[in-house]
Amino acid sequence: MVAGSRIPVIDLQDFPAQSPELVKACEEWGCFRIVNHGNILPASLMSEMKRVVGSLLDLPPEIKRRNTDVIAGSGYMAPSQINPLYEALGLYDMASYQAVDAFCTQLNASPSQRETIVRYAQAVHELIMDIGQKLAEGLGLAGVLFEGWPCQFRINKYNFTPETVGSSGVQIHTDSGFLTILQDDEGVGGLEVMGKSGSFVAVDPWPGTLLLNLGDMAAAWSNGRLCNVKHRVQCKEATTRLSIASFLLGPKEATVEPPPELVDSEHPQLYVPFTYEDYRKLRLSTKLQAGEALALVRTSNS
Ligand SMILES: O=C(O)CCC(=O)C(=O)O
Ligand SMILES: [Fe+2]
Repeated sequence: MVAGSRIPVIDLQDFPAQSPELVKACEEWGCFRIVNHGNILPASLMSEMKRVVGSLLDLPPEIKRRNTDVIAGSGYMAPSQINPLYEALGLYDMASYQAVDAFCTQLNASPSQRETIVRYAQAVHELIMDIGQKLAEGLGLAGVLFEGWPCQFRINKYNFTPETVGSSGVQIHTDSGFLTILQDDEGVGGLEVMGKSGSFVAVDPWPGTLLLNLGDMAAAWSNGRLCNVKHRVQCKEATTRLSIASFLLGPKEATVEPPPELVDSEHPQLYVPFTYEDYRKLRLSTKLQAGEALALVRTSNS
């Protein structure tokens, strides 16, 4: 199946039949849409969450600033010189009830907002684990591989106006983690992903579906087999744009290493073992945001 743009579309209710398509999408694009995920994350919860996210990001700056970092870059990000139209709130470890609860308290969430956030965090976490598992199975790997990997959660707002049409919303980057579930704005476009040819492809809004991105950890963990997709957000319309991103990062303390099945004499190990935390620090200190930092952790035989 192919969407309006050329992003692959994966039907979650059609497994294992869709397994080869899933692997192909991850190898060729590092990006795909999923449909039919309603048994885990229904469209009604997605729209409820979208409303909550809108009100949280409308809070006064002094309240948003209470959403402090747990790991570098996990809390409130105010508009900056690099991304002046963009701001975000976030939390580290969305599988932890305490972390979700602390986030809600920082932002004075009402009981009903809190209930929505808790339900959304649980559902999206279950979904990201399910998709990770399906991908591992598609690659012929057995066993639970992503259990206990922390997830980061971020809600994004783009303050687009008539004057900003044509300018950048978020600079080109890859996600640093393994797998991202993005609930992109259901009406306002602007997200673009880089295809294999190196040109950007617009990701058109498609309400009720989700976009999946693979990040730098997926490229390293798969020994270079899976693609860490470069993407950016451009201002196309003079309207506020909201999106909700959930990132499955990497192993908590262990180093990232490819499963033995993905390494052989034809595919020598490309990256030295490193922890997600060290890699995140490397990206921040070098300001290499679009996957280039992977070149700094390559083995000498690659
Ligand atoms: O807002 C979007 O559509 C993309 C956001 C994104 O790329 C991110 O949060 O890493
Ligand atoms: Fe991203």
